[in-house]
Parts: sequence; structure tokens; C-alpha cells
Amino acid sequence: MSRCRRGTLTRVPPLNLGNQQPKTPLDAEHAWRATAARAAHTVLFFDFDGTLAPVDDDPTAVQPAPKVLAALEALAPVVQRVAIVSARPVDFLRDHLGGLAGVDLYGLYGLEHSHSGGETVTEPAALPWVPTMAELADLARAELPAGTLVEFKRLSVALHWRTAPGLGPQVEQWGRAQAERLGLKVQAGRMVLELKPPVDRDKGLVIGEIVRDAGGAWYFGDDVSDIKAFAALRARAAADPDFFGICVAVANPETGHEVADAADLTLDSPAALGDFLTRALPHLT
Ligand SMILES: O=P(O)(O)OC[C@H]1O[C@H](O[C@H]2O[C@H](CO)[C@@H](O)[C@H](O)[C@H]2O)[C@H](O)[C@@H](O)[C@@H]1O
Repeated sequence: MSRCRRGTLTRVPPLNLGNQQPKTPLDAEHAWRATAARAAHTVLFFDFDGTLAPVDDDPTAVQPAPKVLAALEALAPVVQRVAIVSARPVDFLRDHLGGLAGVDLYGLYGLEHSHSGGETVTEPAALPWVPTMAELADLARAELPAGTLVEFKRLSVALHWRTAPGLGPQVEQWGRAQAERLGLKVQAGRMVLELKPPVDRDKGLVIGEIVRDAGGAWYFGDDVSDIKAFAALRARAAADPDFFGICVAVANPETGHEVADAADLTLDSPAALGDFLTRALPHLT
């Protein structure tokens, strides 16, 4: 098994992990060239935290890495779509992407979406859960130890322990017990446990729906919830040999190898992603 390094990009061997679908055994240059042939039918998907924006202790303080916004703006008119698929609310994404034109936003794992700057649409099945989520956030603030950060996102609650890593097991145990009590779904992440309504929306389902009519797609992500998005691209490629899908991991020590092992290519950081997208532009324009 050989690995070849090229700058910050690692070409990984064509393993077959997790979703049992073959990887795309190409390096980045070839992958962008293959994309150029079908650019108008290709969707570029990006996770937000840890992918477009470096991680910060304060979830409200994050900003996209240098070059990322300029590259997205330049890529949007060239491809079929640029879409951000995140656990953040759409309003947050809109604020932090500086009103980028022509970009679709899928927030709260697809419970909200907004197309090309249009109004935010919420999944109707999730709306009755707003009061439950608000009460859960209040309870978390009352019961969890100081050092836990409770992030209320209207349709989900994220319990963070980044600034108090020792609290992780306790917070996770509390969160899972509440999910059981209230019938909620849980999503683990980077020093966070998120509780969500029991509504069938996740990154994999969102991506699966969007790529149905696409000729190709790239997905860039850093966390375990992004593996479902990778699997959706693999499933689309397995069903249609002409579909060109590439999964890119943005590496970090917290997620370990899980995301990188499921990806075709790995980048070192959100800053490396900014450089990578900037270098991709001449291939597509
Ligand atoms: O789907 P994503 O866009 O990747 O969102 C996942 C979570 O991102 C945020 O939390 C993470 O980033 C924070 C800011 O860097 C960091 O402090 C935290 O430790 C990370 O877990 C966001 O606050 C969560 O709501 C999202 O679920």
C-alpha cells in the first residue's frame, strides 16, 4: 500500500471502509481535471466547523479560514451548485459566510435550508420540537457542571466540553440519558454531544437528495457526522458509474483517522482547504 504526499494533500489508497463502496483512486490534479469535464453538473459540498472555519473554544467566535470565501465565490458560478451542509443554523451560516451569492445553505443537519440567499425553510416535522429543545437547554444549564457550554439552536441543543475536557464523560452520560427520556436523536462531534428531534434528516440524506440529478460532487468534511455524507456520494457512484464523487477529509487529531480513512483525499486544515480550492480554480475556469 503506497502513500504519496504532495504539499498538504495526502493521496490515500483505495480502501473500502465503513460503507463498503470503493474509493476513487485519483490524486487531486486528476480529480479536478475529471471534474472540469462535468463542472456544470458538479455540486461542491462543504461542512462548516473544522472544514471552512478553524475550531475555536468559543463557538460564536469562529470565522472562515483565509481564502475560503473568495474561492467559494469564484467557484459558485462555475459549478452546478455550492452548498454548505452544517449542524449550525442557516442564519449563523449566512452571517458567517458574508452573504456569499449563489450558495445554498443546509443548516441543523438539513432541518433548515435556504437557496441562493432566499428565505429560510424549516422542516415542518421538526417545528413541534422547539419548546422541548428550549426546556432541555434550560435544564442543561441548571444541571450540568460549570465549564459545560450549552448551545441552544432552536431545533437542537449542543453540549460542549472543549474548555473543560475532563467533563466529557459526565456531559455525554447526561445528554444520552436526556435523549432517552425525551425520545431525541444524538449526534457526537468534536468535544460536543448534540441532541436533535427524532426527524429523519442528516447530512447523508441531504446529500443523497441533491446529487440525484448531478453528474458529480465533492464533499469536504472533518467530523464523524460527515461520514454519512461520504456514504451518500459512494452510494450515488455505485448506482451510476458515470457519476464522479470525491470525498475529502480535513484532518484533525480529535476525530482521529475515522474521517480520513473514509475519504479519498485528506487536507491538513481549513487554511489548507483555502489554498486547495484556490489552486483548483484554474482547472475549472
Ligand atoms: O456540522 P458542522 O458545521 O461541522 O458543525 C458541528 C458543530 O460545530 C460547532 O462546534 C464545533 O466547533 C466549535 C467552534 O470551533 C468548537 O468550540 C466545538 O468544540 C466544536 O464541536 C458548533 O458549535 C456545534 O453546534 C456544531 O454541532
